[in-house]
Amino acid sequence: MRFAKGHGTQNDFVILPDPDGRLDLAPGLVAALCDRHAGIGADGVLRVVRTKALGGALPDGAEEAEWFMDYRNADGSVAEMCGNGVRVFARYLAQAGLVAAPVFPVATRAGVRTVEMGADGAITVDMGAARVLGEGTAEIAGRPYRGLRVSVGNPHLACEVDGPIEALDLGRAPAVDPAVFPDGVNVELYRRDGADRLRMRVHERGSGETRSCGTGIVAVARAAAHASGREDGTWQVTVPGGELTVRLDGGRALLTGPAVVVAHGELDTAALG
Ligand SMILES: N[C@@H](CCC[C@H](N)C(=O)O)C(=O)O
Repeated sequence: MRFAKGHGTQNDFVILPDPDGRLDLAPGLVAALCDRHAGIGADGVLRVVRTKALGGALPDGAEEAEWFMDYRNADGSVAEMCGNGVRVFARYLAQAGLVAAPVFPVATRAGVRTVEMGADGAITVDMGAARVLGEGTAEIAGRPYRGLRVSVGNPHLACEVDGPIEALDLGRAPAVDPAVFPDGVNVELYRRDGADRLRMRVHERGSGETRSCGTGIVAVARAAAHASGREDGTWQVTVPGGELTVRLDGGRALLTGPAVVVAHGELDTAALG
């Protein structure tokens, strides 16, 4: 099986080219690929498949995009959207010569996202609306955190904290009320770091703590704007893996940051656990 490996601010992915939709991406295979000791190691998998090769019901408007990003978390679960993944996906498509224009649509389970390849190496994705759904809580290492529930196509709880976030223990999944989060949730802890600058850590549903999360970064920018009574603005968000920019503009969120493909190879699936 051919694969590539890439990352966006150190949120890393195994990329599986599958233009004709022949791969059976069972959860066990995804988990084995993402295993950092016995597999390639990654926070998730990006299957690169032609939209028209997908069976079953397509997300709204998906036909307008030639390529569909089939995203899976490291535990094999399916997620609606991945903000770092879609930039890595775009970088892969461009480098493989599978798209020609610098601006193109990518279909995802959360809908079609427009990607713009910058001349400076950064990639901007129109992430659509980041919707504030109300308040929520999570318990982390025995302490309760209040936050804002935000949908970026996938579910987030963005919790502002006062002190430093570096020492917080995100080694275990935050405890949340399943009645409030029936599909699970990605939990972000963020603090303000100057005017329009935020610092964030995240525990991702299905992947554990990661060094960056694009949808989470959009969620904290939306939560910070909401707390300041603002709708629009630009936020620089620092995560353990780097820095990204979010522009909230007229109800949509534009996410800009780097994305690279670092390796190509051949995988021996029979040797995977
Ligand atoms: N790392 C991603 C988000 C991946 C999906 C998430 N774990 C979920 O289950 O919703 C990003 O960059 O947005």
